[in-house]
Amino acid sequence: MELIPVPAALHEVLARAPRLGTERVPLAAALSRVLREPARADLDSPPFDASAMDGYAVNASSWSQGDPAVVTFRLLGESAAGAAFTGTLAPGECVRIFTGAPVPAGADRVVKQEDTTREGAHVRMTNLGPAGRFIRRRGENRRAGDVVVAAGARLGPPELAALASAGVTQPLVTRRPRAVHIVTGNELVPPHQTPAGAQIRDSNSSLIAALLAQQGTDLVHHAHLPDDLAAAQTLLAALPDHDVLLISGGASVGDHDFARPVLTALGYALHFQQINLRPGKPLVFASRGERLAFALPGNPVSHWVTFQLFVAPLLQKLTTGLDAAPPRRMGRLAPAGPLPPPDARQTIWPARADWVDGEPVLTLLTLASSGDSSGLVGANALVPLPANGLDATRPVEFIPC
Ligand SMILES: Nc1nc2c(c(=O)[nH]1)N[C@H]1C(S)=C(S)[C@@H](COP(=O)(O)OP(=O)(O)OC[C@H]3O[C@@H](n4cnc5c(N)ncnc54)[C@H](O)[C@@H]3O)O[C@H]1N2
Ligand code: MOO
Repeated sequence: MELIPVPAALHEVLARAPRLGTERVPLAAALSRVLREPARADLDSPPFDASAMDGYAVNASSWSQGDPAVVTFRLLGESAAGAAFTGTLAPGECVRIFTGAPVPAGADRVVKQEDTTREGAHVRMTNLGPAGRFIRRRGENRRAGDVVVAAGARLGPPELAALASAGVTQPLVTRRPRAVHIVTGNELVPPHQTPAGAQIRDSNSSLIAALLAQQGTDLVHHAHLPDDLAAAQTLLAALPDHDVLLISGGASVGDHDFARPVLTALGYALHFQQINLRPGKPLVFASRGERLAFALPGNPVSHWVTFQLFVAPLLQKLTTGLDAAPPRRMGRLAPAGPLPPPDARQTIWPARADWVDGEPVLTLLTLASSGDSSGLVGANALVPLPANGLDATRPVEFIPC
């Protein structure tokens, strides 16, 4: 069977990703969601000329800058944040003002408290400064109607604060992708059970649930299927609505590997069945209309690698609409770190990236095989190995995970 190169396989996956629909959610539920319409300011920001300092708003229009050195103003009252002074200042008059409070009509600058001395109903000021000093002008941040967060932005804490300041309390965002996870294998028992005989614990279900959560995807259904085609078909035909179906294990060519037959029986078209990748060769990708399915190779390391290289970019595209291969960065190899044995397939190996002296240092994980279910501990990167081997003296490319 033809081994599809990794970039071509990823292209095939992303090309079939539909754009998910939208929903409105409260700000408190919008973290990490993708905004689907521009959010605009409904008011000027700041909405009025505001003081940038605690001090005095003054009308110093009868003096030019620096002349004279000390000036005394008549104190009329106070403007506090949330409680404006409503009168108008004539030349030689001032009001007490606090940071964020509206600058009263007639005031042409603010003099900060440190440059003033209160003398009963008057205030003596040194260092008046130029006209306009310490006044944040109405609309200087944003005008009403300006875009504060663009469509397509992923909403992090700064974006949520910007939406709040613009009064956008129910942003329109991409709905979360829905995934179903089916784990296969007669040998599997749940983690709380002690395996007997030929049994092993199911670790892939915990891995997939955590990876989906990290990707902002809802796991709407999870089931364990025995290696029995008829039973699998019955169960899969009655699944809740979903965008992505993930089948763990049974992706290879053994007599009990039924991921491909079951997908075909359910009306899925298979787009690729083996890729030029170690670990992760027997990755199956299929679609039925807008519903996409992967059968991920059962070996736990292959599981993690294929999820990072194919499922994660698909989930990103579903929410953002953007075709993005996992980003690549440069780092250096840890001195005398282990290297995997050579292989004819393109090897993309799990690694741990540590930040040392301002640059990432990569240690390739030592794995007895792709069946090592606890060998991934610490993995946060993938390192593609060049066909001619790694040169430990030169920077290497890696994919942060
Ligand atoms: N004749 C061939 N045999 C195999 C080939 C091949 O090309 N020709 N490819 C090998 C490669 S590479 C891989 S990877 C595996 C993938 O096989 P499957 O996807 O069919 O996976 P299983 O056979 O179901 O399981 C493989 C391995 O992983 C363990 N496993 C499965 N599920 C879980 C789980 N939920 N939690 C923990 N461990 C799990 C399972 O017990 C097996 O040891 O095929 C090779 N064979
Ligand atoms: O390619 Mo398999 O994924 O080596 O174990």
